Amino acid sequence: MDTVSTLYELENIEQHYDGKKVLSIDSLCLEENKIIGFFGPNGSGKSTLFSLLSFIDKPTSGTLHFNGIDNKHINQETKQNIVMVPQNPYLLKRTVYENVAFGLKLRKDFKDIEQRVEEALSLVGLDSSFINRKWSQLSGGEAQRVALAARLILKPKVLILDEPTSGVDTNSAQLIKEAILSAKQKYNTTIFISSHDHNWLNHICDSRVALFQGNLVESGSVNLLFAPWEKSPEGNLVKVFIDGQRLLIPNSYSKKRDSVVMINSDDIEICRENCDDMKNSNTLIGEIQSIRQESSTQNLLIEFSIGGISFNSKITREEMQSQTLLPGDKIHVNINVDEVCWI
Ligand SMILES: Nc1ncnc2c1ncn2[C@@H]1O[C@H](COP(=O)(O)OP(=O)(O)OP(=O)(O)O)[C@@H](O)[C@H]1O
Repeated sequence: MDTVSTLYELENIEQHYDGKKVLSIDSLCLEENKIIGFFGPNGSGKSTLFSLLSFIDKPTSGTLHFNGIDNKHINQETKQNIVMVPQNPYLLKRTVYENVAFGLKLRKDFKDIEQRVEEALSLVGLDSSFINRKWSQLSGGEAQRVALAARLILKPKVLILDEPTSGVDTNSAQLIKEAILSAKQKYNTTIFISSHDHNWLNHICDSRVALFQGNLVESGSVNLLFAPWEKSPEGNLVKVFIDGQRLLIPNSYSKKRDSVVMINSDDIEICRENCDDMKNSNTLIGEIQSIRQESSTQNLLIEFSIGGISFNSKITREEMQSQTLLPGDKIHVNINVDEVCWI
């Protein structure tokens, strides 16, 4: 059985710019050897959080532990294990070889350097014919992959990718995905990724963190509803599940069809029997998959599926006893559609 250990622990973290609070996280744990997707609309604080996780910036207040070490005591050697590819990565105005080898040379690690450059390039789907290409002779997708190869060659413990698919073609997005999966498997790298390509991100990540206006919406158990959406006759978005059930989101006529909806698990009500009082035209039928205890509270986290999509809802122990819920039970589900966040 896999053992899971916490790599980062954040407590009461705040980040302020020019006196304005842009990030506020009470508590967040990020596990080792996972691909974690960071979802959130523009300006929700993803890049700000990445700059703290990569130790490029220090938080205005709060504590951040990495491998149990307080951020104030992290040494340079430890920081070198954490590498980031920023949005719009910068390439040196030199050859691909010099870009990919740069980090190794900086670390005075010259052993088998040519072979390692070739290996790193092959991880991102670039063959050795690229080695002598100049930075200016690369497409956007190739440049993004060279930037990624320049980090992968360092076999980092943590790799942070801020919008790695922005402006890249579908083929490059697929090759970037394969390189990320290889890094996790070959080097046990923990990978944090943000992307506005929600479907791409959702497929690659093991767990999810969602931010909205600098606050954590929820981590791990966040409920995300992805495209495709249909339109109701009034123009609102409707999620049509594969079993034919429909969930209409009111006042969503101005939202794009590739939008993602975040639903807090507190905004989902479930009921197994005597549910007439809670039923309405948007009530759905789901099936319980698992029940587990939330570590921070005594609440129970109920995982259930609707038409193959998994959701989480929280209930207290008392509610659980009054309803005797078990995996496999069919339940009625009300999602508070007035409280959803759009990303
Ligand atoms: N260096 C800075 N100085 C001042 N304000 C900043 C700075 N960096 C970020 N901000 C502000 O902090 C907020 C969060 O920005 P951030 O870039 O972290 O969001 P994001 O979720 O990564 O957005 P996007 O998806 O557009 O990249 C925004 O309001 C932004 O304007």
